[in-house]
Amino acid sequence: MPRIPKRIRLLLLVAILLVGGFLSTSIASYVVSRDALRDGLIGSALPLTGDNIYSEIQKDMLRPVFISSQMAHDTFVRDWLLAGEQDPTQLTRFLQEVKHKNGTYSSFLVSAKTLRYYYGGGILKSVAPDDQRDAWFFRVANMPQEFETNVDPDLANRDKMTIFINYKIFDYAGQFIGVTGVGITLDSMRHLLQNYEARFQRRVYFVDQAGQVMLTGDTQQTRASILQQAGISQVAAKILNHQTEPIAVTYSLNDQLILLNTRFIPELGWYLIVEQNETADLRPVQRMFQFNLLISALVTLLVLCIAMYSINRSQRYLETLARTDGLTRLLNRRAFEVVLTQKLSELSRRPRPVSGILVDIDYFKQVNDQFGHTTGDAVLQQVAQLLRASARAGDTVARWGGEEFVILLDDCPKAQALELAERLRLKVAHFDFALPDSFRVTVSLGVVELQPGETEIEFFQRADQLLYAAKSSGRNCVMADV
Ligand SMILES: Nc1nc2c(ncn2[C@@H]2O[C@H](COP(=O)(O)OP(=O)(O)OP(=O)(O)O)[C@@H](O)[C@H]2O)c(=O)[nH]1
Repeated sequence: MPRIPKRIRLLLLVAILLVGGFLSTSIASYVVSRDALRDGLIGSALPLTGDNIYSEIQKDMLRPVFISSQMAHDTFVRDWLLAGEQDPTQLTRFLQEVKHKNGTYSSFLVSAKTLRYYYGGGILKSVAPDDQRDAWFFRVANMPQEFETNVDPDLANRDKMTIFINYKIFDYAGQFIGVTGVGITLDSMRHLLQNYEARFQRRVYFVDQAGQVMLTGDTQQTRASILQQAGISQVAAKILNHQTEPIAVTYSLNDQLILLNTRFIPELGWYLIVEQNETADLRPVQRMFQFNLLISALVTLLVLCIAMYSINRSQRYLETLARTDGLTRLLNRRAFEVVLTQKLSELSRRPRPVSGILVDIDYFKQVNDQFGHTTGDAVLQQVAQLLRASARAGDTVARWGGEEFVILLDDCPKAQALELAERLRLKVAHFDFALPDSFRVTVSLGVVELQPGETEIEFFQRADQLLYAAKSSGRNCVMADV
């Protein structure tokens, strides 16, 4: 397996740490938000809607119960019944009055003696024990409690589904003599549901004890029994358990999670169901999660770019530092040797003349001794500068060590190198080093052209010998082999 460079390993580690950190915080905040949303919906939003609707229903129901009670205890009603139901117009007027005084309610009275059904328009019919639609009367007659609430189609009002308050009438001796009361159409309750659905973006509806959907705010909504509807049928048994305390249930439908709050409303004999689609509600949280991930990815990318840039920069700086001579800013000897080795291997592929010049400052010890090391350093820097400025762009100038320099001249025969060496010698000799006139800085130079098959060591040995020869011949001169 190829070894991954240290730099890439470091970047990978940074990326893993950043991605890991960002991912874990984004996921954690998503989970917390989702749970808070779910808890909020199950714990307060849905029960609150249920409570509100329930208290509105109770409010709507109380008034008709009160009116029915007054009707059942009215002395006129009782006296009229006990007097043998003589003039039906008297009772009809009474029932009309009740209806008009109280708005949209229908009003009725059924006599236990004659079984006549009276309403605002007169006598509607006679109730019969064998008529399914009249079963309610005989049930009320035999029930122990004083009144009940029942939902039935209203024969006197185009069979509209109506909530009837059936109140028992007793004579002054406590004998059952009939049933009276009022009916309210379900329309008012439908409006209530519509209002809640629109305000809270939830589905609100009623189902009866068999699970049949009885009343919805949305007229488009299916009327099928919840036992037969996909999704909710899984939890129908939990809903239809006569619990008057609200309960929370969840079910899934088409990959969406539905939260549901339900309670049994004894006044209606129906279950009130409030539903919320949690998946839809989670969408903003999911969008925030995606946005977080996007920001995290951008930040990771940015940090990686910055890290890569800094690593590359400091690596380049370290490489330059390792290659450069601190005083003269020229290449140092080690770097020069690398360049030379590369050059030699290149030569075997593309042979061309390569020459070298070894440069040594004459009597440099005296500069140090007479003017101090700082001046000696300045002279070294200035000579280096002169060499750099005189060489061509492709040539390599390096500090060989101490007060000695080397120049490698690519694609340059010895004659050309000799010319350059001579130019350099004159340049140094005429340069103003700001030293007293008694001391002139000069250099001695040895010039060689690389021989075929020659090694670096042999090449430099020859250059060194020529430099030595230049020194021996009085310095400030150039020596080249013949
Ligand atoms: N100021 C300074 N002096 C250096 C540096 N490197 C080497 N030297 C000095 O350079 C001097 C070289 O002296 P020598 O090798 O005797 O040569 P020279 O005095 O130039 O005599 P010739 O080469 O024979 O002409 C020594 O005194 C070193 O201490 C440097 O970086 N700074």
